[in-house]
Amino acid sequence: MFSHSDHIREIERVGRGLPSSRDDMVVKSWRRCLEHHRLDPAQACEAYIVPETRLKEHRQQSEDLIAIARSGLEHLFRQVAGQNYVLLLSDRQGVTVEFLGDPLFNNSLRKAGLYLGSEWSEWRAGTCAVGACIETGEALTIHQSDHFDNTHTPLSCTAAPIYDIHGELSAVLDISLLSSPILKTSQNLALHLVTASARRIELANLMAQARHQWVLRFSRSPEFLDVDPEAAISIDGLGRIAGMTQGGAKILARSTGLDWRDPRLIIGEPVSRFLDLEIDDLPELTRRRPTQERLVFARDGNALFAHAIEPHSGVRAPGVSRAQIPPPLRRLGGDAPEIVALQAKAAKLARTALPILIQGETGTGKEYLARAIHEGSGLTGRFVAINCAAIPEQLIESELFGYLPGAFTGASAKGRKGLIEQADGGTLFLDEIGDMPLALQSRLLRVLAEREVLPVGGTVPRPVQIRIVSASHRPLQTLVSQGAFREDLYYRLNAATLSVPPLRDRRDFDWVVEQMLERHSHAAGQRTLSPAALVALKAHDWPGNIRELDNAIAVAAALAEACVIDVSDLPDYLVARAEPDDADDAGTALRLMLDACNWNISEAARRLGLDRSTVHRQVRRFHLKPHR
Ligand SMILES: Nc1ncnc2c1ncn2[C@@H]1O[C@H](COP(=O)(O)OP(=O)(O)OP(=O)(O)O)[C@@H](O)[C@H]1O
Repeated sequence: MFSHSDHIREIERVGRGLPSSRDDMVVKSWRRCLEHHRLDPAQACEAYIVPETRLKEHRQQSEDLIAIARSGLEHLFRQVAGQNYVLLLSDRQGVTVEFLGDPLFNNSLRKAGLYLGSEWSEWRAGTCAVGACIETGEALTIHQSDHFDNTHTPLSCTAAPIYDIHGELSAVLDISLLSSPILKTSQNLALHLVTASARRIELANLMAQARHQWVLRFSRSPEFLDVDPEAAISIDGLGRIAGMTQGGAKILARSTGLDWRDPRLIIGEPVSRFLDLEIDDLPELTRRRPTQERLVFARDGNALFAHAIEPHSGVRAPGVSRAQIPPPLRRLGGDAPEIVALQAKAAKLARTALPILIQGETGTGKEYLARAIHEGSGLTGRFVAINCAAIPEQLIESELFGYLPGAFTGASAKGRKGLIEQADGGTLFLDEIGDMPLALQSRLLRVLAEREVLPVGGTVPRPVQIRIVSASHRPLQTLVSQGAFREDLYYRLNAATLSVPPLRDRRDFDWVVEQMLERHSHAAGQRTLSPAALVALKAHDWPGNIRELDNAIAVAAALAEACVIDVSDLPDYLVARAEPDDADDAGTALRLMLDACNWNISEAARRLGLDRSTVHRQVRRFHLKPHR
């Protein structure tokens, strides 16, 4: 039987540099305990359980990880059920933040430190699986007398590291036994199981965090690629590595001879540095292709099967769920990230009294958005819109502020309430605010500051409660710097800015088209677009934005003989480049799009929502060539 004094003597021999039959990582850990942590093998210590309040802090910090790891832990626990294993998830300080064990043994487990709150850092507990795993970053087993502290020598513990998506060690998964067979090899299966569970937890974590990026999963065998991949990386919109599992880091590092433990050399680098792959090739690696054909080559020549998962398009702005967005604002657009972010911001602002400035090209829907904000605000007063560019300068004042009877020649005998007063209790929408004459800007400023209006010809101001939303297609900031717009008014109107994107940049283009089709369908029955007509619409630049599209579809819906609108029904300027005899075929529409994109296939594919290979195939099929 191995006595305590034998154990101490063996550790001391290792400390003196004498050879040992122990695993290399056990020897290294003993040396760290002696030289670095200054631990004494003769001094046995009970397992340490952190106080309740500290445990709470550690658990709070690991909340997300625990949530993601829980199903992996439960799955692993079921696999080893009935074999007296205990599962511990510890954070990177070695504190057990999650625990699964048989409640029958709770007392002995707690005493042995196989319990919630136990701290298994190497400096506190000596050589132990969790501590050595944190020090080395490797999966390992610390079996019985491998432990430095004699108190822990009955235990057999196996641990695997869990890395975050940026390649930093964030937790350790440990599977332990209170008592085990003598042979260390009895724990090989445990080592395999715990490593596989840690890999799956990392994958789940990457999938959860990279929902808006491309994810590429790898496997050496096609059969396991879709069901149980070995590694994964995430790739941002510019084709750079954004995240990785430990396996992913190893594949990338090996391909270029780097050290996988130094994630700074990998994260942010172009994926093409490691793999023979560009971001535009990713659609070729989605599930649409048979697994055997989805092969990628690393720069060191190794081949791997890969599975690309497209970014999740339903991007939500942080902190706001779709249900929190009032219905009028939900009707502003489809599921495109920039639109959802705009809706979410507008929804938050709608509930405040802050003045809002809406910027965007003409016809993008600035007034439409202002109305939606008003409807989502809960204000009971009216929405009053004033187009500052359209009212003749000499009338603006009386229009805005109203006038008293007989205030000026031609004034109505009863006087008139101004638009500002009409908006009392509601929203005043000042469109094209950049065109407001300077003199009126100062009067408006006074209204906003004092919250009262003085009608033309009057001496007694009238109080008003209004919410101001203004809009401009010209950048107001530039007008301020040119001296054409008052800086103080600019700051008063612009507590928050909302920018409406131009139609050509909207990724929910199809959604907007659908709205317009619905809008112009009721009289003539439901209209739809032929695919070629949709392509022709996508090829256009839409300088007049939604207003222009609205008109184009109104005309097309009126002209179309059948319920399907084809290219020939569209206004001429949209198909000017089409040959008259093939105006309605898909080849023409594709050529229009390619011309519009200067024959940049990737750009055309993006705007059509197709992958590049499909566009290439169609170019060959229709024998299309760029114009000279
Ligand atoms: N999200 C939308 N959904 C459906 N229709 C919209 C949407 N946004 C705008 N429209 C329609 O587009 C047209 C132009 O919208 P709006 O007048 O709000 O644009 P604007 O940016 O205020 O234009 P301008 O700069 O010329 O004042 C209107 O017919 C409007 O109904």
